[in-house]
Amino acid sequence: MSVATHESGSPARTTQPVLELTGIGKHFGAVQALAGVDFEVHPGEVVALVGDNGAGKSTLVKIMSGVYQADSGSMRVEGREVHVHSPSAAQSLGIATVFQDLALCDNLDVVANLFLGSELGLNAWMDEVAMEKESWRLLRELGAKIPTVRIPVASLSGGQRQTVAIARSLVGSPKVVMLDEPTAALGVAQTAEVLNLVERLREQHLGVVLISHNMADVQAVADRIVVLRLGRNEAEFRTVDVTTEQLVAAITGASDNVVAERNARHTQPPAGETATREDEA
Ligand SMILES: Nc1ncnc2c1ncn2[C@@H]1O[C@H](COP(=O)(O)OP(=O)(O)OP(=O)(O)O)[C@@H](O)[C@H]1O
Repeated sequence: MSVATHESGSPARTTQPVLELTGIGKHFGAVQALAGVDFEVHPGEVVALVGDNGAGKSTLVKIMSGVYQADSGSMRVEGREVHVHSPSAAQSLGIATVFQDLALCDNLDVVANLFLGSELGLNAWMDEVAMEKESWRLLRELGAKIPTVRIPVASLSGGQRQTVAIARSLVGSPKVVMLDEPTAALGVAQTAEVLNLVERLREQHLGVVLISHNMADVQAVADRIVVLRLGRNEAEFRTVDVTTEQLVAAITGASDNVVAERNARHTQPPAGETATREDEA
């Protein structure tokens, strides 16, 4: 299946990708989940990864985050080839992931959740103070609306919980943050808050990968949209260039593909000048 790149192409780039995957393949038994997939994200860029159920989005994200290893292909971080054997290897390379389940500990407060498994320093008293200060710094950077960092996360709203999970992903100062369906369970106002957070991440010059089924969210916040279908690159668009209809067509394979549709439109003769068999003869 060909890649239907919109005629405007990708935006002019002066940076090298912070994360780049080339020719990624992955199978589970007889199922070819990914075949020859290319993907890249640049610093200060939000790339949406979209596709129908089973398109391969989660598998690709899990490869980038070290949960799965690819069968083929290569991965580069800031131009250097890397092998990501585990989630902790991904983290130490600066690749952070916020999975859909958020993996928060409901009974612990915001500070404890932010630093779970990565407690600062050795002195216990200093640790608490330093961690609380760092918590506020991280939340402030995100423009987050959390009233106090000393309440159990169970008492926070869905949007605030997402905020805590995103703030936690920033603890190791990553270069790339991947967000798996961050607005899936949220209402309108909370979705808007989370989209604001995504913009904050871009302002901080991070590469952001956003997995979403929600085209409105994707079109509101992404710079570029990569469409996977049946485990392959189906299309890629600059968000400013694409309509919702074109996106949906690429996701479902309905247009097979947008470039073909466009070419057909452009090669059609003007109305009233329809070619006949006689004309052609
Ligand atoms: N652990 C696994 N074992 C076997 N097959 C798998 C596994 N994970 C994914 N697959 C298969 O790989 C293909 C891609 O699945 P994947 O979950 O990556 O798609 P997705 O785009 O994330 O879909 P969704 O939007 O439904 O989450 C599917 O055919 C799926 O059934």
